[in-house]
Amino acid sequence: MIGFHTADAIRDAERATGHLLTDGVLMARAAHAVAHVVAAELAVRGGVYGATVVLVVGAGDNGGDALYAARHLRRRGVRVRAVLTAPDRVHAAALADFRAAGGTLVDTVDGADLVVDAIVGLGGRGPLREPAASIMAALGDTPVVAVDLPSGIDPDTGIVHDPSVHADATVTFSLRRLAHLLAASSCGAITVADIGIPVPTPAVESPTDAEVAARWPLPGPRDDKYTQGVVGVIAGSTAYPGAAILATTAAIAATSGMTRYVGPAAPQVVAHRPETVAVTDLAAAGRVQAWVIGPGYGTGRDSADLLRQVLADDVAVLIDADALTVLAANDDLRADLRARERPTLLTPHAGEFARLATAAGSAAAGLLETDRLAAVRVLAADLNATVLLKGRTTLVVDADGTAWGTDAESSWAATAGSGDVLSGIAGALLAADIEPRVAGTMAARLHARAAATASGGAPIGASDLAAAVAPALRALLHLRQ
Ligand SMILES: NC(=O)C1=CN([C@@H]2O[C@H](COP(=O)(O)OP(=O)(O)OC[C@H]3O[C@@H](n4cnc5c(N)ncnc54)[C@H](OP(=O)(O)O)[C@@H]3O)[C@@H](O)[C@H]2O)[C@@H](O)CC1
Ligand SMILES: [K+]
Repeated sequence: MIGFHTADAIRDAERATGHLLTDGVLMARAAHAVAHVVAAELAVRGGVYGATVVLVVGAGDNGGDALYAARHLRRRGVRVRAVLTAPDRVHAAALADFRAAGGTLVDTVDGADLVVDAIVGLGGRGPLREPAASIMAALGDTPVVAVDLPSGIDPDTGIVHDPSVHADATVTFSLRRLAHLLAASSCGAITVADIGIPVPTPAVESPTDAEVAARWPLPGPRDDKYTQGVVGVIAGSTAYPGAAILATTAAIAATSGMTRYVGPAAPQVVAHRPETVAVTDLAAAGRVQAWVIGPGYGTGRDSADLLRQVLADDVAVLIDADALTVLAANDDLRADLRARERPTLLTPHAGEFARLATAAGSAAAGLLETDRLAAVRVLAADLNATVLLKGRTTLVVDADGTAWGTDAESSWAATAGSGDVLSGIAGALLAADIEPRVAGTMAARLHARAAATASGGAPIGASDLAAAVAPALRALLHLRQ
């Protein structure tokens, strides 16, 4: 698992190293890592020797890391210059070392082959201030290596303030910061350099692709269509059968168990996927181990009745799309949800999340813009369910606050119907008896890989995404040992 940590936990862990921190050993190691990553970036962008690097240096130790890195870079034939954004508060010993190593002070980033953002790191708050903001605005398309974090991004919430730095690469030290997950798209390629800080309990964890592959449920020698878990999809309408087709197609591709469908789009679903056991009435559906309810199924009274029956069933339930709207509109259904003892996974996008949180009178509504992770924690606790908040970074949090997340690494999945595919995959995993936080994160991971597989660099629709679930899973399973 990849762990992501709060700034406070990182500071505590740094303090626990004792003299390594106070004697500057950690900073010396950090500086070495900065030089290494800068040289690697230069190497792939035209060469190290003779290149010009400009360090943009702030008031704290983040600037110190970069100034000490100058000595290593000079040794490799790099011209190193620095712009000081807070000259009266700069790390004095690091500046003296920079000068002694032959670094020169300048006023702008003009002429740089690469810029090092060492304005702020863990101590950063709010957007870039002047003069750092104007200095960085003049960058053009010069590549940027961020020390620790791109400046202007909040270390704990990942809020990308305006203005802030967008990095091509980020080098951090021993422990990943929460912002590296929550604002992954601003960080570029992240290098974690081990500088000898002990690892505390992370705030959020992210499974690697190999770990997702290792957990993926595959049929064993004694399995049949029932033993692997049957998922039931309640989705779509006669007018809008698309959501039903997308969710069932994805569920069928995700695991080998049986997929049932309940709803008015039964004929269309069977026409697309003949292996679906499709009926129009819930009473005729037969047993399932997990329900997926909501994509495109409408928000009328029938929808509320269906959700009530499903919540009363003694199996795992995934609530998505229209069912989230219905849940927001009905206090009694939220009471049923809170009282449930079986696994329940809610999969809202930001708009559905805000509606649901507001209706539930949850403080999560006010946190969504400022602290996504805190918002999901609060709503999960308030509703006594696992909540998956969709986005470029998907967060999946249990009612007790245990949090997993995953960065999609691209935004190709931001297309209509994409959520229906996600709920089909996650529902199939729930039916295979995987707990909601794990199922939701595994599904988000496969969904992201399917989007990348389908896209190959060009826009896609949700049908392309659904069709790519099987090939993406096949490629993922190659990582299984
Ligand atoms: N501790 C360790 O073991 C190790 C630490 N290491 C390194 O130290 C870094 C943390 O250093 P740090 O604590 O000195 O804070 P840092 O991020 O440099 O910034 C604080 C200064 O920035 C200012 N400032 C704040 N927001 C701002 C903004 N938006 N725009 C402009 N300025 C802003 C703020 O000003 P103030 O708010 O106080 O007025 C304050 O003066 C860490 O990220 C890592 O790189 C490594 O060496 C490994 C070992
Ligand atoms: K920085």
